[in-house]
Amino acid sequence: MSIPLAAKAQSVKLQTIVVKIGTSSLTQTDNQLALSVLARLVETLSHLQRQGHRVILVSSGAVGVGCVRLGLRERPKSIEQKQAVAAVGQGRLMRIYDDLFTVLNQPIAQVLLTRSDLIQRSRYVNSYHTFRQLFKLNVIPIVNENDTVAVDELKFGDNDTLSALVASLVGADWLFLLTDVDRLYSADPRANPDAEPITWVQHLGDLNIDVGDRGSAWGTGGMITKLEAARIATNSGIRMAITNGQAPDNILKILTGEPLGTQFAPQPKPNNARKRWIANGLRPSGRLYLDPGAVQAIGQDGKSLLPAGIAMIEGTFQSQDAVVLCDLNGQEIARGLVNYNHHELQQIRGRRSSEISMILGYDGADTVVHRDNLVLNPDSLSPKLNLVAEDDEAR
Ligand SMILES: Nc1ncnc2c1ncn2[C@@H]1O[C@H](COP(=O)(O)OP(=O)(O)O)[C@@H](O)[C@H]1O
Ligand SMILES: N[C@@H](CCC(=O)OP(=O)(O)O)C(=O)O
Repeated sequence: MSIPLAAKAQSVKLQTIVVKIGTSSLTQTDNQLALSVLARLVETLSHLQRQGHRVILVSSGAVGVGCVRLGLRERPKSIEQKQAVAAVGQGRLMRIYDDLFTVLNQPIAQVLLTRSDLIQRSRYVNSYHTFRQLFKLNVIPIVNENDTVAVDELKFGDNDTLSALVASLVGADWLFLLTDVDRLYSADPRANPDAEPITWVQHLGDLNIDVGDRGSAWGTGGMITKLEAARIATNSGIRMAITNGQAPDNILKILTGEPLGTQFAPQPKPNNARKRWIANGLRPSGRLYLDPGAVQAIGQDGKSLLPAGIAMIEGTFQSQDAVVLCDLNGQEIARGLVNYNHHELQQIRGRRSSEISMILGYDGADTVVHRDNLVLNPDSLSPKLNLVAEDDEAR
C-alpha cells in the first residue's frame, strides 16, 4: 500500500487552497483555449496536492469553451443561449482537465453548484461532506456553476463569488483568483495606463478605487466581483490573492511568502461554520435599521437584537430568513436570522419584548435576532488603514 500523500509532506504546513481561474485566462485572443496555461495550472495544482494540501479548482470556461466548439464569435447574450452553450462547453472543459490531470495521475471530480445549494442549510452541509470525502480520496474537485439549470434570480452569475463561497464552505486557508491582469490597480489598467498597483489590502472597507463597469470581453463581472469575493473570503478568515492566470506557479511563490499580485488580509472569522453560512451563504431579504443603543448592544456588547432597538424595516421576509442589520445611516453592522416575518416586525418594532404577546396575540421569541444567529460585519468595526503602493512593505 502506498504512503498517504499527506504523510509525505514534511515541513510544508498543510492548507486548504481554493483556486479560481477565469475565462479570460483560459482563452487566447483568437478565442482558442490557452492550452499551455491549462497545463501549467494542472501541474501546479497536482504538485500542491502531492504535497498534501487540499486543493479545489473553481473553473469558469463552460460558456467560452462552448462558444469555441460551436464557432460563435461573441459571448451569447440571452440566458437560454448561455445555458445551452454552457451545456456544450462544460463536458468538453472537463474532458480537457481530465486528460491533463490524468497525465499526472491526479484524479478529479466535477462539482456543479447553484446558489440555492448554498442557501438551503441541508444542501450546504451535504456539499461540505462531499468536499471532505473528495479530499480524503486525494481528489481535486473542479467546481463550476450549474449554468444549465440556474435560474436568473438564484445565479451566482460569476465564479468569483462562487469560489469565495466554496472557500468559506470548506473553511479554506487561501483563495487565489487567477485573472488576466497581474493584480488590482487603483483603476482599470487597460483604460488608465497610470493606474497605481496595489499589493496589500488590510481592510476592504477602506479601499477607494475605480473598478470600471465591466471585465474583459469574455469574463463576467471584472474587478467588482473579485472585490465581492474578497469581502466574503476575508470575512471568513481566508487570505486571498489576485494574480496573473498566465503564471499559475505564482500560487507556489505566494504560498512561500513572495509578495506577488494583490493580497488581502484575512479578518477575524466567525468561529463556527454555521455563522459563516449565515454571513455568506444566505441572501438577505430585508434590512433592519437600528437605533444607536441597539448598534452598541449587538456591536460592542455581544447581545441579541430586541424589538425595542429597531427604528425601521425594509423588505419582505419570513421568520428564519436572513436580514441585514444596519445603523440609521444604512451602514451594515451584522447579518442574522430573523425570528419574525416583516408584518409581525412592523407591529412590534420599537416596543418592549414583554409587549410582544399582547401586540401579536400569541407568544413569540423575546429576541428579533438571537445572538447565536447573528454575525457581526468586521468591515463596520475596522480601523482606517489603506492601500499600499508597490514598493511599500506592509506585512
Ligand atoms: N481596478 C482594476 N484593477 C485591475 N483590473 C481591473 C480594474 N478594474 C477593472 N479591471 C478589469 O477587470 C478585468 C478582469 O476581470 P474579468 O474579465 O471578469 O476576468 P476573469 O475572466 O478572470 O474573471 C481585467 O481585464 C481589467 O481590465
Ligand atoms: N459559469 C460560467 C462562468 C462565468 C464567469 O464567472 O466567468 P469569469 O468572469 O471568466 O470567471 C462559465 O463557466 O462560463
